[in-house]
Amino acid sequence: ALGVVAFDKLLQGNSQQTVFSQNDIPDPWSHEPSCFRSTSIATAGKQFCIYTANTTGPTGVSIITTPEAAQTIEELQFLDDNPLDNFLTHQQAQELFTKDPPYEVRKVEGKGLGVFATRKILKYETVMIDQASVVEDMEIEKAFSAQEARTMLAQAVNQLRRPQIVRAMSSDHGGHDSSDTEDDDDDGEGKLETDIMLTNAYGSEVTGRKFRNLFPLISRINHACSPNSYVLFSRAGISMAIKTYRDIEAGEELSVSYLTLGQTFAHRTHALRRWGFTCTCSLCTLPSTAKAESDLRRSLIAQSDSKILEMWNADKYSDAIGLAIEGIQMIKDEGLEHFLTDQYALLAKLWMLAGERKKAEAWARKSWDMLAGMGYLGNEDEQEMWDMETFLERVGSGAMKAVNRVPASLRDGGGSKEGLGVDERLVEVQK
Ligand SMILES: C[S@@+](CC[C@H](N)C(=O)[O-])C[C@H]1O[C@@H](n2cnc3c(N)ncnc32)[C@H](O)[C@@H]1O
Repeated sequence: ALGVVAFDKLLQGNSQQTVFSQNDIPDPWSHEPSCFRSTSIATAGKQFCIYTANTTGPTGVSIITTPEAAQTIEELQFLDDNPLDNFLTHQQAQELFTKDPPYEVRKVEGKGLGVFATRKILKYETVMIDQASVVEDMEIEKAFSAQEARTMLAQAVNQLRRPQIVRAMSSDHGGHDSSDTEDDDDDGEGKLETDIMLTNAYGSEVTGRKFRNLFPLISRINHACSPNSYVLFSRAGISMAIKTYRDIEAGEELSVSYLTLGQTFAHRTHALRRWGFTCTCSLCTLPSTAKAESDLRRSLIAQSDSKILEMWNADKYSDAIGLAIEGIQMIKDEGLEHFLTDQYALLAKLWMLAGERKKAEAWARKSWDMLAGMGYLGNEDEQEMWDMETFLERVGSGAMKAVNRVPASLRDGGGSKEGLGVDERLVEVQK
């Protein structure tokens, strides 16, 4: 049977128990960590604790995780992760905080509350920054029963400096989550907090562990499948920024995608069931032919990486590069600009392997410039020096990591373009 074991209650008098007095609660926490042992088979005996630090952000933060992960968070000083330093230069921070915020939260027909621009916002501007209220280790789901997890979550929220801000958040999820159980209708302890978590939390990965994070301010932003804004996590995932993909006019609603970008209509509809609303954004309400075209492009984009890799490994270098270039247009047609940084980097890698350093540099630079603009390379004050090799090692995934084969004609130090048979039309870097 499963059962939450309140560690500090159970182990009265046991030498393993740490007893804290109000004066020696370990820094940086503002409460004595309260610990529970998992009795589920998979994680039996594993300990999870609630760590609250009420010095950060608008509400303080409660983190539910293992003592080891909490120690890492302390050692790496993740709680000091100041969102201003992460996302803004000193000057931008002053702009954002000395003037009125460029948005307001208000009611929107059929969506509850939403966030609207109050002035024109420029492409890649940082509109909002926020700090997490609750950070919940996803392993909790396996380690404890649903009710046990709810109890822990309720305590995590109770311990916050301003729990009422969290409790006022939308709890309007559709109830189609795997952690829902038959007793979903009850309004027992932690039910509201769990619903709030399911409706609002963003996933993050910190030091190899997966977390659900609740951000009180950012959570007011509604979903669109073709959104005008995106979220950017700090290294610790404890602070987050909202930036814009494009210019936004005063009065426009800010939107982010709750789903991984690039999915087809059917996949999006299925995934959105969790939130219990029907997507009415421009992409989801396209006429059926246009929707089918969009889905086709999305499928081709999704398959493109493995096709490119296959061609490259079959010595069809020109075809591979041609397909990567075609991909750019498809990505743009689909409004998936977020994918371009990886596509440019892939082209850079292909040209580098082909021994064409200048072309490789040009594509890599496009990827770097876009990532820098989007804020992924840190704020402007702290950006690293440009170095193509280092950059290409860090960036990208999929084909970008897997493609490593140097064409046979170049392996012994050759370098003739004829040897590669690359189509001259593909040689110029696109504008
Ligand atoms: C993270 S919250 C967004 C803010 C929320 N509207 C509020 O009032 O706090 C997610 C919830 O907002 C609503 N929502 C978000 N995007 C929506 C959309 N595109 N259309 C309708 N409802 C939406 C759904 O109820 C969803 O469960």
